[in-house]
Amino acid sequence: MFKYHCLNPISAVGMNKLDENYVKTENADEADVILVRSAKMHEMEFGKNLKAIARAGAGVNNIPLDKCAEEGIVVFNTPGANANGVKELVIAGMLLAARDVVGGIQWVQEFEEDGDIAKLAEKKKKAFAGTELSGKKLGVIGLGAIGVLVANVATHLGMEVYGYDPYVSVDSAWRLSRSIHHATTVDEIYKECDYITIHVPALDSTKGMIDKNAISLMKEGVVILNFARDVLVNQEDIVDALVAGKVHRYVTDFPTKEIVGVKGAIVIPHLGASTEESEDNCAQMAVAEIRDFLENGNITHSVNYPDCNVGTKADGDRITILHRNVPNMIGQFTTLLAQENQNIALMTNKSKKEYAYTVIDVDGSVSDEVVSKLESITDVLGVRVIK
Ligand SMILES: NC(=O)C1=CN([C@@H]2O[C@H](COP(=O)(O)OP(=O)(O)OC[C@H]3O[C@@H](n4cnc5c(N)ncnc54)[C@H](O)[C@@H]3O)[C@@H](O)[C@H]2O)C=CC1
Ligand SMILES: O=C(O)CCC(=O)C(=O)O
Repeated sequence: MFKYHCLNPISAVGMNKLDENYVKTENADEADVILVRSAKMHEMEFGKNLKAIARAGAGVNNIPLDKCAEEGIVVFNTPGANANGVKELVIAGMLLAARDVVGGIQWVQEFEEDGDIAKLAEKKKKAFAGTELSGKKLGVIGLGAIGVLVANVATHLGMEVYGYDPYVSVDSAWRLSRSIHHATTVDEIYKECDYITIHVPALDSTKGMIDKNAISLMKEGVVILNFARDVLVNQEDIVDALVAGKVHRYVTDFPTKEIVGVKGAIVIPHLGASTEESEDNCAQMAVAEIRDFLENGNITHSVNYPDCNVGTKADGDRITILHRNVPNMIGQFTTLLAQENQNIALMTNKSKKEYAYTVIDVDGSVSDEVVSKLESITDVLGVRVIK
């Protein structure tokens, strides 16, 4: 029996895939697993039963990944599951920026009761006119799940698309349209493009990347779109650039006290992933990841531990060990199991940066005493036996 706690509402389409072995708890301290969307977890203390956190979404900057790894908590996300939802809103954002659609709609609403609105609109409409996307240059920074979709669809709108991602995955590279111009420096995007959209994670290396220096390289009247995270754009600098007219519009999915109400800012209340389809996809993927981890020890799409798939458990017990990625860990595990007269049927070890994961299937059954001995090995961070 596993207890789960939800910090945000998670789609029933996914939650319904938890069977009778899973019960909901309102008390996070007693949960085996926590499901979360955007709730901030940095200040949370984690209960001793907590084995996994599943982020139904892509960005994990709301979760203390290293702290979790040190406490033997595996953090999962759902890569790509909401990418189409975000892509569609980014395209909407570009269209909202191209003409003053928002200003026009607001103006029309003021004349709700006016019988002459059709005539007035024809006179007033030039105030909201703009340009077309076709023929403009779009720069996409970050060619992951979302960036690739945005880049590809923009080519069908007649845009000339530049892409920049020094760490692009092979999978993303395969999915990217051949017509996308490969920018080898981010400055090339800044200098060349009429529209610039960012799709990178919030990391120490990306925070504040759009600042006054970056903006100074951009074209007069550039449109910047940020559907990734507020912290990627220096809020003071973007406000200054909007006021000065250097940036024509800043379309963002992240309201901040600095940007709300600034002329030229189109601010959306974090709706990128708020579609039925994205919410269902994320929830289903998160639940599948959790179940495979809790029931079989397999790790898929973890952001703080290595992925590891050893299939379903056989008749004997399966021992899963989360540990630091340092020498002589496997030697200690196998020596201990040999001393306990346990025959190893299967063993796998995977590592990711500072952390590693070892799965050992034994022919027999593992005692609590063996678990305690494994737990007491230096650099072991979590031990679980799946019966
Ligand atoms: N508005 C919303 O509701 C949503 C926002 N997001 C945000 O969008 C971000 C991206 O999402 P996905 O595309 O799904 O993630 P992803 O992990 O598939 O792609 C991120 C890409 O950024 C690249 N990258 C990393 N550092 C870079 C740098 N300095 N310069 C250029 N490229 C760099 C990576 O190589 C990777 O290809 C997430 O981390 C999240 O913060 C994601 C989903 C929904
Ligand atoms: O769950 C949400 O609505 C937020 C989605 C998001 O920002 C992400 O997946 O990174």
